[in-house]
Amino acid sequence: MASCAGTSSMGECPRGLHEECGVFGVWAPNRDVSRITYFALRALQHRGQDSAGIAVGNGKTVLVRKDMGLVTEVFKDEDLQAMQGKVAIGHCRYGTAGAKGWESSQPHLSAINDVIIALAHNGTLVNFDELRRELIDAGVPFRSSTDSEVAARLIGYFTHATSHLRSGIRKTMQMIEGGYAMVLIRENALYAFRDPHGIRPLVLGKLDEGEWVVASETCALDIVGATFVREVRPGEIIRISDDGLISEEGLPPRQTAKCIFEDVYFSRPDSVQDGKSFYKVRHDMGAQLAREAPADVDLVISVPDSGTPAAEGFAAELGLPYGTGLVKNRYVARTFIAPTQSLREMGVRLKLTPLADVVAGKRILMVDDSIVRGTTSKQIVRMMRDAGATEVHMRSASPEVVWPCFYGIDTADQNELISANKSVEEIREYIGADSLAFLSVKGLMSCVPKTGYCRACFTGEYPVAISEKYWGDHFLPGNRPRNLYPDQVPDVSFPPSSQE
Ligand SMILES: O=P(O)(O)OC[C@H]1O[C@H](OP(=O)(O)OP(=O)(O)O)[C@H](O)[C@@H]1O
Ligand SMILES: NC(=O)CC[C@H](N)C(=O)O
Ligand code: SF4
Ligand SMILES: [Mg+2]
Repeated sequence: MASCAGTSSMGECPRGLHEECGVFGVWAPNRDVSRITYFALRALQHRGQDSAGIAVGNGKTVLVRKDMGLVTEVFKDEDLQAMQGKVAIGHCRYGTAGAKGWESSQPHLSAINDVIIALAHNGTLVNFDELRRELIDAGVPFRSSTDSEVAARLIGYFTHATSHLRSGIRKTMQMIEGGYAMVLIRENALYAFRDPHGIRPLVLGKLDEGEWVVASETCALDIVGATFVREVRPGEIIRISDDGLISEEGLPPRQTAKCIFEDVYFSRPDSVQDGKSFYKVRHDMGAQLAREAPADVDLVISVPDSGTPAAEGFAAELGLPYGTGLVKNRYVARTFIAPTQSLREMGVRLKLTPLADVVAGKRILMVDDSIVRGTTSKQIVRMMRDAGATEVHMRSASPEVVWPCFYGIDTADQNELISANKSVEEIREYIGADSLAFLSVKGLMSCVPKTGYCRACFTGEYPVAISEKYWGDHFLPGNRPRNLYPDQVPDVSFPPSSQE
């Protein structure tokens, strides 16, 4: 479940919040769909670095290539050359459910008689264990232990039963719960669908000759020369084929609950949601934080790169000098994985180095996007002091992360979240800062576009109910999640009532 799948072989999580996955799909019969997908995946690479994969539909069948590693490591020119077709999907993974290996990489294939489908998923399904067991009892084989393969197999199972792929998708949506943005192809058509709360992002775009693309973020549209059309709506199923684009309701939309951590950290700053770039959102968060927790310092610096827009906003709001005080080694992966605390600390030092020329003799204030375990903050505060800073103040441009995520983000369990275990003053002492402050939830909400959000990691209010059996594993004793809509738990008894 929300345990740290990315480190399963090593036993411990690295720093706090980690990426999700990136998904992309294209329907463009007269273009090089595999190369378009390749470029889009490179734009989405920040969302997952465990594995990458592309599936292409060539009118007759579906071909897939996937492997562990970055997009550039998995695909050589000749691989793309060999994958010609009219429709394609791609995926880059940071695992949240199931093991880390090749079998878990996406897209996942599923055969329905002689029709092959390939599915790519961003998100986590909270009830996949039960569904997987039911499918296994029904004789359905599995290659991996991931939630995403359960969705692929369910769609195969129900499509077989109903003879219609869209009915198969709809039936599957009725059974799965959690966060999902999914793209799927068969040999001649592209499908895209999204969970009814819209927890995970998915946007629709158009190429200049009217062909269609879908992607996790608008930065992938920009890179392939597509223009943004609209979001895939919560609960919607889109089908794109020679017959054009067909939209239908897979499930009635529920209360919109977009992941607010896309705004805080996950999405690229140049991506846009609800008309506002994530750069601007983060800049505003920094300015709001400056109003809530100002400080008298000589220099504001960011914890690069994800803290940069907020640090700029913080400095601008108070009219303080802003500079580069930490240099980031860009060849250290975003998700540094290490088995012990001392190796994690070494990982931070490998990634971030202080600029003594800039910070020595100054009162420094550092802005990061978030503090999760506190590993990064503790290290960089010490680095600043060693580099000669006379005062070191720390600010988090997001509220305190107190609750684990179950919908597609790889958070630590609650006992590993520093804010679940210590007061702000205790954290300040632990990281060794002269002052520490977090943006308030209210302040955060004033910076993001006006829509519905999931913000469970800050508030413990979960839009998709978390069943009781997970509590013991993931919450501190005495803590329980507040399920916002407890009546929305689906019946996963299997097979479902109708076989229409
Ligand atoms: O309190 P912690 O547990 O250290 O977690 C918080 C840090 O984790 C993330 O950075 P990360 O180094 O993962 O990636 P980034 O380089 O993209 O910021 C985030 O931007 C914070 O810097
Ligand atoms: N980060 C994600 O969105 C992961 C997708 C899926 N749960 C997997 O582990 O493969
Ligand atoms: S719990 Fe936090 S990280 Fe998870 S979906 Fe909700 S807002 Fe996003
Ligand atoms: Mg960081």
